[in-house]
Amino acid sequence: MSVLLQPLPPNLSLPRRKTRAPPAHNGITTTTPRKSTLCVVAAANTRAKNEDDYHSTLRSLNSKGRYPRKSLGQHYMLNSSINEQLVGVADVKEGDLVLEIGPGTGSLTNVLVNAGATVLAIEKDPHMAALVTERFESTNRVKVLQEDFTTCHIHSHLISLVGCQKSLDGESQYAKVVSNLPFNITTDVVKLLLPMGDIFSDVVLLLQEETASRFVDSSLRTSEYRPISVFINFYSDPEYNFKVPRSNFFPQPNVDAAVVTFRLKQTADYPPVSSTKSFFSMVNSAFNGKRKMLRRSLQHFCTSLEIEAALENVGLPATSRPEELTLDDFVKLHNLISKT
Ligand SMILES: C[S@@+](CC[C@H](N)C(=O)[O-])C[C@H]1O[C@@H](n2cnc3c(N)ncnc32)[C@H](O)[C@@H]1O
Repeated sequence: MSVLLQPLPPNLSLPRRKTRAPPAHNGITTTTPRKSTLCVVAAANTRAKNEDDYHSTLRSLNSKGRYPRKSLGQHYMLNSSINEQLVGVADVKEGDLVLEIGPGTGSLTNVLVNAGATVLAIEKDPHMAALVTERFESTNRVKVLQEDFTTCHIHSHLISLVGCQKSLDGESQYAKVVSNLPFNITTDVVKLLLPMGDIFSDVVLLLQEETASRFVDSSLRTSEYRPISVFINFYSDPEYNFKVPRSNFFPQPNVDAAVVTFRLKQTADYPPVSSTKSFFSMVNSAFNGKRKMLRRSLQHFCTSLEIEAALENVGLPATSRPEELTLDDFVKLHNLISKT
């Protein structure tokens, strides 16, 4: 599927005060009247590790007259070896069904298809959805949906994908998620996907590095320990895989990225709570006043005396604060409090 391109001219620069796009250089137009053109020119000066991908990305965008949109977190991967590592971490094999959120130009999609996967790609930007549909129109292994992942009906989409029903009904075959995410929807995506352990076995995401470290590090008594840390460990076993320097993206973001794998637990393996809804409601309330003691922040669940007694039962001091409780402590505390 890769396109062979002419080398990019070394002397690319943005003419000042241009109001119209100048003629294309080797098929790659490098300026437009719009502000976002600056990103394209900046990228032209970036030394990408893999020049073929770099040219291919520029040409794909250029062919549709499209330039990266910040509001959609459009930072495209230039380095195919990173895509290959991402697919390697997810252990994608022939016959796997993979959900990709935000395929963009389809560079990661291509590596997934080459690994033998059938890909359901959900892309919000209609222009990029059209581009990636066109790129893979000769294969029936890629289905592209132009939708916002955070509001779409992912389960019914998976079921309707040809061959997917068989996989989902199978004894041991689960789908996987492999995606270079737009950073601005990371938390929404994690909250939607992690409780889907009966559909997905692994969720492998390229995230902002700082977020990746926070998601994986659940050390107690740190400012990084939050309700999302409890949520992630409730539904999955997270693992930090590798860091991806910002220079690998076009346009270059202000931060580095990293790959994280969430191995999803199945429902039967969730910590034993009577109701996940009331459990997370308690965890959120506990962190609402982070410096507050639990005997105060959980007062609308029961009296402070009952909370102190429950904490003692769990083996914790009456003065405990939320950042001092492990997932297991929260589960025990919830089960005691919900009985009072
Ligand atoms: C970081 S880029 C990654 C593109 C491509 N996968 C790559 O690796 O180069 C994120 C992609 O997600 C798309 N996107 C942004 N918000 C989205 C949403 N809510 N649902 C689906 N796609 C979204 C963007 O249009 C963009 O193509």
